[in-house]
Amino acid sequence: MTAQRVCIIWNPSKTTRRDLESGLDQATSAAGSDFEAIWFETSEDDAGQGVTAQALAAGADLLVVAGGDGTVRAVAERLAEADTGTELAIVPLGTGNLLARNLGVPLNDIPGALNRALGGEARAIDVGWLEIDLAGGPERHAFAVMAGFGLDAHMITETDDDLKDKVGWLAYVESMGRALAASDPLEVRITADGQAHDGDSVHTLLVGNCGMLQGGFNLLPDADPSDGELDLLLLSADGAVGWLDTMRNLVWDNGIKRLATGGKVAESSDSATHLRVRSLRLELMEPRVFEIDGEDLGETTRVGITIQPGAVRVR
Ligand SMILES: Nc1ncnc2c1ncn2[C@@H]1O[C@H](COP(=O)(O)OP(=O)(O)OP(=O)(O)O)[C@@H](O)[C@H]1O
Repeated sequence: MTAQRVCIIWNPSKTTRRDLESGLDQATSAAGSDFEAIWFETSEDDAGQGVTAQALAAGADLLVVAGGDGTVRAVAERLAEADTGTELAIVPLGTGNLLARNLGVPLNDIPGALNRALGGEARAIDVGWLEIDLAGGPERHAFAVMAGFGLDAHMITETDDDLKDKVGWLAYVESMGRALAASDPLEVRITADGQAHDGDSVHTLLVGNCGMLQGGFNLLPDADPSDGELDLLLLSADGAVGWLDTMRNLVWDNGIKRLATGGKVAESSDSATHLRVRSLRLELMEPRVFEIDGEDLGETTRVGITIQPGAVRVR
């Protein structure tokens, strides 16, 4: 086996290089890999795109990203753009760690994640691309997990961690209720795969590549990061009855009942619509803060979303 050039892109606000080196030593003794490690730090000014370009220029065979979802997103964005076939591995160090979670990467286990990084098989995953009009002009960003507005990743990560460990998805009921109560529905003109989607008044719109959250709660039950499609969830609950219908849809119809009956297609309800799309155009009648992989981009009224199938190979 020839020596691999492993470029480690790490967020120093999340861990120390010493911890990563020690994890790497343990992983190497388990995997017995022959490799050369080159280290790249992210910074407040470069969340990952710049160092990824440097690592690719240095001839990386494998990029290992050590950080939270924001760092993973930045690295995946640059890698998807470069289209080099260089593989990616994740050492999850954030709160949500949603991509790692959805791909079954060991959490809270630096040596375990590095062991998988060095020896694991890669799978190609899709990446979503967003063209968004912001106050400073149009911007283009990739996402690996999900994007949207309304009830968002903040609600998800702000949900009490102890509660999530104890009661799993039930912990989301309270925080989701709070998030729904705080957001008014608005009119959104939605064009999905070139077709106008009628009459949409929604308070939450999420489009994603994968939907598993902490506590085993799956917001986008049909989402498969390698299927070449994005999964869209529209929530339109207004008042307590709508909120109950939303919870029943997300927790019961597409959670427990689906598990029990082996359902394969996400069920929609009066207040929750599930769709699968390859492209999306959104025109919001009022500005809303749009978010990608847990990061706020700012307020917008116009967004275009496409998918780059199999854009990044992740171990
Ligand atoms: N060298 C650095 N010093 C301080 N902050 C940094 C540095 N490098 C990156 N950051 C900041 O880290 C943030 C990204 O963190 P990251 O995505 O790794 O974790 P996270 O956002 O806490 O993850 P999660 O949302 O899953 O908890 C960005 O705000 C970025 O500016």
